[in-house]
Amino acid sequence: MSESYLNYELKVNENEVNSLVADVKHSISQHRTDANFRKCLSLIDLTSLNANDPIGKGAEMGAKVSNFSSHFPGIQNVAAICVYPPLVKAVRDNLSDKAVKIAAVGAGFPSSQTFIEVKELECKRTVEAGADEIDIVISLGTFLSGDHKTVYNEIAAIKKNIGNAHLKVILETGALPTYDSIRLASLISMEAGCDFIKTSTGKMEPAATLEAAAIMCLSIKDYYNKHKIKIGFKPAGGIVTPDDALGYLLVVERILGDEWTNPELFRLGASRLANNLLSEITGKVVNYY
Ligand SMILES: O=C[C@H](O)COP(=O)(O)O
Repeated sequence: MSESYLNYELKVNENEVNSLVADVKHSISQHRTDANFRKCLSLIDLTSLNANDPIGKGAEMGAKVSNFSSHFPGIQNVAAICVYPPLVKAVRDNLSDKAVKIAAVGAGFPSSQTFIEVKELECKRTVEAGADEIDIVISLGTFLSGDHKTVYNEIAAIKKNIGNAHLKVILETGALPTYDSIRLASLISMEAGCDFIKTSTGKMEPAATLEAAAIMCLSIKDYYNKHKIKIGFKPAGGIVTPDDALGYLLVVERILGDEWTNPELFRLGASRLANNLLSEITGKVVNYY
C-alpha cells in the first residue's frame, strides 16, 4: 500500500472551517439568483434509492430526463440519474439524452458490510449493465477500527475492477467522529484512486453538512496541489431546498474556485431538490421529477 497520504498535514484547522461555513451561511441570501439556481439544477445527480423502487422506476426516470427539454426548453438538464444496480438497465434503455450520466450505488451500499469479492462483482456487473459511475461507501467499521490499509486496498481494487467508469467514494461523514477523521478518509479515498469523494448515503443522520463539505474540499485542494489531479466533490443526503444547494455551491466556489463548479467535478446528490429548483426557476410550483 502507498502510504503517501500520510505526507499531508492531517490536522484540520477547525477555526478556518467554522469561519468559512459561518460566512457561507451568512451570504446564501445574496446568491439567490436565477443563474445559480440553474447551475445547481445542472449539477444534480437525480436520485432514487428506495428499497421498494421497482425496475419501472428506472424506466420512468430515464424517460423523464429524456423528455425534460420539451417540458423545460432553455433549462439545462440534471447531470446524472442515480439508482440501485437492478434499475440501471431500465434507465439505460430509456435514456436518450446521452449527456446525462447513469450512476449507481454499489459495494453493499449503504452499509458496505459485505465481502470485497461481493463488492467487486456487484460493481463490475453494474457497469456491464450500463452504469457510467459507481458510488460506494468506505468500510466504515474498518476505518474506525484504524485499519486504513484495508479501506485503501478495497477502494483501489474496486476502481481497478470497473474499467473506465468513474468511482465516487462516500465517506458517510455523519459516522466520522472528528474533522480530522473526515480529512483522513478523504485523503485515503483520493490516494486510492477515486474520481469523486461524496459526503453521505442519505440513509444516516447527520447527512451532508457544510462543515464536512469544507473539510473535503480543502482536502481535494491539497490533493490537487500535490498531484495536479482534480478530484470531484459530491455532497448528498438531506439537500432539499434551493438554499441548501447554494450553500454547497458557495463552499466549492470559495475553496476550489469556479473551475470546479461543473458536472465533471461537482454534483449535488439529491432525491428531493430538482422540483424545488425548477419551481424557483420557472416561478410556479413544479412536480416534474
Ligand atoms: O446519494 C444520494 C442520497 O441518497 C440522496 O439523499 P436524499 O434522499 O436525502 O436526497
